[in-house]
Amino acid sequence: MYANGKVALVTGAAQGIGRAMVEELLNKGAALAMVDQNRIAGEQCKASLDEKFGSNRTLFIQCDVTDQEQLRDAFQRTVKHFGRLDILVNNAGVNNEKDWEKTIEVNLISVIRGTYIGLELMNKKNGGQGGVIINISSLAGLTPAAYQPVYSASKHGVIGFTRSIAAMASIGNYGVRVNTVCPAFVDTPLLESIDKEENMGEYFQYKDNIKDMMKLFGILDPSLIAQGLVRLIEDETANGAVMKITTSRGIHFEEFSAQQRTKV
Ligand SMILES: NC(=O)C1=CN([C@@H]2O[C@H](COP(=O)(O)OP(=O)(O)OC[C@H]3O[C@@H](n4cnc5c(N)ncnc54)[C@H](O)[C@@H]3O)[C@@H](O)[C@H]2O)C=CC1
Ligand SMILES: CC/C=C\C[C@H](O)/C=C/C=C\C=C\C=C\C(=O)[C@@H](O)C/C=C\CCC(=O)O
Repeated sequence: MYANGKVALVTGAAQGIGRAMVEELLNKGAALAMVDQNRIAGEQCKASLDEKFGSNRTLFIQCDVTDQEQLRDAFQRTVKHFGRLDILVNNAGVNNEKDWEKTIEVNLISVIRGTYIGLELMNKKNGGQGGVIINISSLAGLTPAAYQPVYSASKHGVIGFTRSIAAMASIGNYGVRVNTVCPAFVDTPLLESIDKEENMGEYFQYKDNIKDMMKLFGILDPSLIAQGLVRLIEDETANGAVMKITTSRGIHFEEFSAQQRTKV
């Protein structure tokens, strides 16, 4: 699928990786619903993008993705405004080991719910036109993260769910591909949470250990994650793919043995 002329919905679009994805998709000719709980940042982001791309290419929708009604309403407003939905990026995420239930709600439950709503709209078996869904995980979804155990659990869950629903989409001929992206550390405001006890809780004492990891592994530019997103959108063979993005190896993929691949 080429993004040109298509309609995308991106959650967590007001800043960071989500904003980079929005800009890349606009560059590729898509129209987008920018979904975020932060109204001020969202409206500032839209105003800035309107100057470059025009005001009719984006729609900002304030929405807390953990609120089922708000999330469903965001999808419905998107289809009402643009007439269709082709690309969904479940990107919104938080790092909070103190309110760890919130981390599970935002990073995993809302990704699952968003995927299911997206499938309701895009699944060819439901009269949809097909499409592609990308769920944002993390390298912490593939490796243990001693200082972020619940964040890591949420991101492991995103990978397991995404690979599983991708297999179902293939078996069921949904016409929808579902993939996940696992970046290492990326230069966004999320990194500021490392320095906050209200985010790190009992792991706050290890904040310098995480910073040492960042020095060792480097920090990625959000634009590279956006490039990985477009690659998954355009590669019609990509379904159930686990894309990894690191400073050492750039964009590459997790390899799974035959036993680890779903037999469909
Ligand atoms: N920054 C990093 O090092 C990495 C980030 N990621 C993942 O990438 C995704 C984006 O993260 P960043 O751009 O770095 O974070 P960020 O904090 O810069 O941006 C996240 C955006 O999501 C929004 N958001 C948070 N909770 C929300 C909710 N309940 N409802 C609606 N919007 C909500 C925020 O308002 C914000 O605009 C997250 O899923 C994160 O876990 C993955 C690997 C590395
Ligand atoms: C506040 C920051 C919160 C989350 C940021 C992010 O989601 C968490 C990342 C956690 C761990 C990152 C580890 C990064 C490791 C590396 O980049 C390299 O050691 C590569 C390691 C494994 C990749 C193997 C491969 O490239 O196939």
